[in-house]
Amino acid sequence: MEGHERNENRIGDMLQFVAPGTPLRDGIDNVLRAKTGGLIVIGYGKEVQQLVDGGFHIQSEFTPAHLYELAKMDGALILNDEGTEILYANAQLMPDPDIISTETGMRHRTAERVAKQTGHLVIAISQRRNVITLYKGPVRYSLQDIGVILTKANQAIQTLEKYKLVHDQSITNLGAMEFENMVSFSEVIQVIHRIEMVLRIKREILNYVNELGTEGRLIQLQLTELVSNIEEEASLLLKDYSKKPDYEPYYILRKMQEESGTELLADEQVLKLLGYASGTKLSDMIYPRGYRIMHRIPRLPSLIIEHLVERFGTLNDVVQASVKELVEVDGVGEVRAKKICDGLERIQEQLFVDRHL
Ligand SMILES: Nc1ncnc2c1ncn2[C@@H]1O[C@H](COP(=O)(O)OP(=O)(O)OP(=O)(O)O)[C@@H](O)[C@H]1O
Repeated sequence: MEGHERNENRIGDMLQFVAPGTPLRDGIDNVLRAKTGGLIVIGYGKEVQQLVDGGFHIQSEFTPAHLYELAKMDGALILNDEGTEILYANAQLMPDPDIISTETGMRHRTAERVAKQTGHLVIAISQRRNVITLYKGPVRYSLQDIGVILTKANQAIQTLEKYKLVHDQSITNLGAMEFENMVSFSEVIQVIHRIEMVLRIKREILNYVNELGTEGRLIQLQLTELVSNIEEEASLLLKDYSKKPDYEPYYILRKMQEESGTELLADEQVLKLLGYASGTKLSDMIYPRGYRIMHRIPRLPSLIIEHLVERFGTLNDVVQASVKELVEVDGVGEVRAKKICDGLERIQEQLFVDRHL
C-alpha cells in the first residue's frame, strides 16, 4: 500500500476511535474543558510496557468521569486496546530520546515519540492551548473545532455535487458514444479522471464524517445519496475497458486511488493500470465489452451478462445479435432475449436524449 493511503487509513481509524459521541471523546472533552491537560496511550502491548515507569495500576472500567478525575494527576494514562478500561494512571513514559520530534513541550514530544516507537495511538490534550492532538506511528493529527469541520464538510458536499453532475454527464455521453462505436481511449480516460475526482472528494468527506461522529450523520446521509454506487459503476467501466477480460476491477480501482496523490493520474498511468502498452495512442478506438450498459437492463443477472460477454465479446456485437443468436447463450430463453433487445434499445434512446443536455 502506498504511504499516503496508509496514513489516510490511520487517520480514519484514529478519528473514528475518538469521534464525538464516543465515551472516550466525552472524557477527552471534559479534560480539555477542565484545563488539566492529559496524555493517554491506547493499548498496553509489550512495546508500551517497556516504556512505562512507575504509576498506579488501576484496572478500572473506562468512564468519561474516571478519565477526567485521573487526568488530574501528573503523567500518562494507559488504556486497553479497545479503550474500555483504564489500566494505569500517573505513569511516566520514557520513549527513546533519539526519536525525532517536532514538538516543543514535553507532553507532546513524549506523545509523538511513544507513537512512533510503538505504533500505538497516543492522545495529547494540551493544558494551555485548548487542542487535542492524535499521534499514531508517524502520523500526527490535530482535532479541529466541530463547527469548523462541519463548515468544511458542507463545502465539500457542495463540491461533490458539482463533480457528480459533471461525472454523470460524461458517463451519459460515453454511453451514447458506445452505441455509436465512437469511443477512443481519450474519452475513457477522461471519464476515469472524473471518477478519480469524485472518489477523492468522497474520501475527504469520509474523514470529516469520522471526525464528526454522531454530529456527522446528516453529512453521511448526503454522501450516501450522492455517491453510494460510484465504486460499482467504476468497476463495471474498468471491466468494459481493461485490456484483458480477467482483470480484477476493484484491484485496479484501489491501485488508482493509491497512485493518485495530490494531482490527477497521468493518462499513461491510467493506460498502464488498464493493461495497455505505453505507446498506445489516445485517439485509437476502443470497444466496450458492455458490462456497464447491460447492467442497466432490468432484472438481467450478472451471470447472464458474463455469458453474453463471453459469447459476443463487445457491446456492439450484443446489440447486433438477433433473438435467435441470443437464445444460444447459456441461461437466455426467448423471453429474456427479447427483453435484452428491448432493454438495449430503450437505454440507447434514453442516452441519446440525455447526452449534451
Ligand atoms: N514522559 C512523560 N511521561 C508522562 N507524562 C509526561 C511526560 N512528559 C510530560 N508529561 C506530562 O505533561 C505535563 C506537561 O508538560 P509540558 O508543559 O512540558 O507539556 P506541553 O507539551 O507543553 O503540553 P501543554 O500544552 O499541555 O502545556 C507534565 O506535567 C506531565 O504531566
